[in-house]
Amino acid sequence: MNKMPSRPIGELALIEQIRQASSPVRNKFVTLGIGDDCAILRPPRGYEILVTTDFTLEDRHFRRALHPPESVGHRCLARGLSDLAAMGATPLAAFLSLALPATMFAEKSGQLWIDGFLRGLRELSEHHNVPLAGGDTSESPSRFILADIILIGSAPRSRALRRSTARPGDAIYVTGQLGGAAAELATILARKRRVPLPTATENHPHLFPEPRLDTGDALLRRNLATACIDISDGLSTDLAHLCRASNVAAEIEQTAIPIHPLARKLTPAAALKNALHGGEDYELLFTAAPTLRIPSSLAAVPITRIGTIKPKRPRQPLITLTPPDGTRSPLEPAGWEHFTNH
Ligand SMILES: Nc1ncnc2c1ncn2[C@@H]1O[C@H](COP(=O)(O)OP(=O)(O)OP(=O)(O)O)[C@@H](O)[C@H]1O
Ligand SMILES: Cc1ncc(C[n+]2csc(CCOP(=O)(O)O)c2C)c(N)n1
Ligand SMILES: [Mg+2]
Repeated sequence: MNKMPSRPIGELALIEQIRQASSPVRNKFVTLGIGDDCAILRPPRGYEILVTTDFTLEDRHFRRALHPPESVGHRCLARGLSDLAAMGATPLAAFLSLALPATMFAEKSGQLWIDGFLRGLRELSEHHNVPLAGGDTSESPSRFILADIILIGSAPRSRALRRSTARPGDAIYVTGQLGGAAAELATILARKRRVPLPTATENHPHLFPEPRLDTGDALLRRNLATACIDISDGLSTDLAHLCRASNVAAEIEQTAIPIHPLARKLTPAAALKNALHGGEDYELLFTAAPTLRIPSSLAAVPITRIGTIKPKRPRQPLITLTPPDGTRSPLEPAGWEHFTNH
């Protein structure tokens, strides 16, 4: 094993490294960042605060042996940013809780992992101008890396998009293309070695998903959406969340679903499965009034109509899928669900 503690180790040194790695990112909302018992935020006047938290856990959300650490850092932040995007919110600050196995500090590879993770996180935070304003650091009691990201955002008072406000007759839209993240993950999991860090982050829907903050912002500001959710668990599962929360049903046209090119390389059945149930695409699924003209792209992201919201009827499926032959079949939520997927 390559043992080389090349720099001071310990909790305080790690916090200092995190502080330095995140210092270039600043905005006017964070009055006090890393360093005191709490951070101090100053939300914009007339806005509400939105809060979301998401785990990134080794062997659940990534494999240390396969995923580049830059991707793990990027995805850790992207998961929270995507939840803010789904509500049309603007990020104000991020908080990172990190538990690392002590062995990582005794190995060069462990230190390189931390450097790469912080680099990936910082690059996305710079891109969206969201400072890392605090967090917590602990020694992991196991061999696993555990991270949790908290995102604080803001939206104009009473205007945040919700999943509970879709109405029968609304059209259903998705941003971007679906199934790419699951297709890329499958190729990564089939490997024996770590994926080399791609030279550009575009077109890596699993390794470097792009949270749709500008599109969510446009939906809110232009009053386009009646309801919205992000696709983290899979279209079938997240649409079911939206339908249940709104007390409506949905009809999806199979041929209308935009399939990511990485999924299109598979058999049509596998491509469709990834698009419907794969998860981690971090695209937005939203509804809009039937009379509203929705642009074909918003903030440079393509928008596709995939179906219609229907009234919920007793003993009828929550979601119906219409394949090209015109038959109709119930679409069960079969996306990611912790405790059942392994
Ligand atoms: N342990 C918990 N304690 C309190 N509330 C929770 C807990 N876990 C989840 N929730 C809440 O349940 C709701 C749904 O959580 P979930 O994590 O499924 O969010 P999501 O946005 O649908 O998925 P994702 O986390 O993939 O973005 C959210 O309001 C979340 O805050
Ligand atoms: C090693 C490894 N195995 C499987 C997956 C797939 N996966 C994990 S969690 C999740 C849904 C979103 O998570 P959450 O519900 O926690 O927000 C998906 C699709 C992965 N990313 N890495
Ligand atoms: Mg979500």
